Amino acid sequence: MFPLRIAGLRFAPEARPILDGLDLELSGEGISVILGPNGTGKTLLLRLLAGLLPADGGAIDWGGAAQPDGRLAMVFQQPMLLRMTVFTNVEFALRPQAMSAAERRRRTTEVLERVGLAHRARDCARLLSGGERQRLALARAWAMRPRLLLLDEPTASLDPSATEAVERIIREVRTEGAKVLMTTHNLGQATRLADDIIFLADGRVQEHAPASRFFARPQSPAARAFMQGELPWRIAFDR
Ligand SMILES: Nc1ncnc2c1ncn2[C@@H]1O[C@H](COP(=O)(O)OP(=O)(O)OP(=O)(O)O)[C@@H](O)[C@H]1O
Repeated sequence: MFPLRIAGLRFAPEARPILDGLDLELSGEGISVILGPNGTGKTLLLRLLAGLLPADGGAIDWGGAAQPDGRLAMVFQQPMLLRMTVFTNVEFALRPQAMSAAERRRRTTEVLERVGLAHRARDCARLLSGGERQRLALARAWAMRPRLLLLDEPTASLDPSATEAVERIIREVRTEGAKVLMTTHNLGQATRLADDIIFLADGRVQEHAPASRFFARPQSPAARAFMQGELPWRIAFDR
């Protein structure tokens, strides 16, 4: 599945390119954080990798294979939960896996404990708070032992303590051997979590660098402008 090589990726609905010649290479380790202005296609990139949308051009090579080997999970900004119990939300997601019912129950109990939701296992998932819903969505993805975990703004609209809980889970997933590729608008979070930063603007990766180097001094003019709070993209939008 790794290295993941993306070459010349294009997504251009109605001939209006959003991603246009995007190149990126990712190793199978660590947490990579995608930063960039609103509407540049960060979520789109995750959805294209997850196979939820077809690209209009370019190639994605999964360590020599045309498709990921199946061990890929994605957690959305607004997690979609089943109208069932917290426990069943996780257990149900494991049904396609080659696991006995007893193993599924064991794994479900384990991940719910690890995200601090074991005491809510019998509650309906719809009764959970925003932070709890996000932790449940992460537990569901984690239970599948993904090799690649895609996270779209996993803590948008969460308070600091819920954010901290989600960040702790993300680190644990990484420690267990999953590659994490995530988007965020929270620069503090990117500083805390990222091993490397992918800066996306104008349809392409403008910069891909170790997080320490990126935050010390971004090299690309676009990333420098973004980090200094300049908004050239908005000016273009207003015209
Ligand atoms: N399936 C689709 N078909 C057509 N256009 C789409 C599709 N999905 C997203 N877009 C458009 O692509 C652009 C980029 O959207 P995307 O959600 O990826 O941006 P983003 O960088 O994640 O933004 P934000 O930071 O605001 O979340 C938007 O203009 C959006 O309307």
